[in-house]
Amino acid sequence: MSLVVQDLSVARGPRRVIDGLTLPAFPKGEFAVIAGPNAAGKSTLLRAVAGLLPASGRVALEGDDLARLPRAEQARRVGFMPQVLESRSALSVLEALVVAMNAGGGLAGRALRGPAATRHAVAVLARFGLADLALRPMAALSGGQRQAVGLAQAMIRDPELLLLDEPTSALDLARQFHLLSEARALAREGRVVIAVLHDLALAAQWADRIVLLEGGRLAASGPPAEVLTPARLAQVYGIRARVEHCSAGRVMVMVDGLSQNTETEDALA
Ligand SMILES: Nc1ncnc2c1ncn2[C@@H]1O[C@H](COP(=O)(O)OP(=O)(O)OP(=O)(O)O)[C@@H](O)[C@H]1O
Repeated sequence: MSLVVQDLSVARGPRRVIDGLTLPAFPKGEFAVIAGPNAAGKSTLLRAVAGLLPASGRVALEGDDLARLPRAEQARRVGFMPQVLESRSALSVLEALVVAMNAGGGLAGRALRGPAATRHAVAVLARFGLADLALRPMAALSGGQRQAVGLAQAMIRDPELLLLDEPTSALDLARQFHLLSEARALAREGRVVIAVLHDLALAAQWADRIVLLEGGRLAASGPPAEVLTPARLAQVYGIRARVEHCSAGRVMVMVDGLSQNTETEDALA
């Protein structure tokens, strides 16, 4: 069983940003990355799958049409980590996690209060190596700390589907590694985990599958070594790239220049 996205169309303002998009099913256990140029529709796709934007078409999890589920069940089954995680909240990290848990219907559909709620929130923070932030006010966190806490917030209700919008953009190298290894581990535990990533090196290192979007359409979907080819990167991003094949089917992407501006670059060289 899996996540199915069929014939999805999403408008932003007057314009259809995604138009009849069908993706190969995302099986449980898989960590998928959505990549593509700026404005390709990656965040729009993720938000529509999360039920945060009106969309037509079908998004089904384990055969259940998400749009038809009661709001609380949808919130329980789908975790979403937004791209921008500003917070002026005076709540502590721990309190914010408990609020996030119960606002979405609690754990397994049951609100947790008092020590049980605290215990669960502390356990989730500890899992992500964030226990030392528990009593800090949300407003006093650094950008990277806020992003790391964002994953804990998205996971607090133990969702089956976890959607992460650029989850590593504010993280240092060690925390990028930590977050992406956690994302993959969370998938392996039996969830579908999908992250939007710009960094193709990270995508190539961590993703089981890359879904490449271009102009709201599917440009390619498959294992990194199949999707990230020099020809496709030139077509989708307009770059000249080398793709080195490493051990265990992994690839490394190195950008040498812009394929559309070759003459200018050569002149500058
Ligand atoms: N709130 C909005 N109102 C109108 N148009 C929007 C809105 N948000 C996004 N768009 C448009 O929808 C298109 C897709 O945007 P989206 O944010 O999904 O792209 P993206 O692939 O996530 O981009 P990026 O990599 O730059 O974050 C863009 O053309 C963008 O201008």
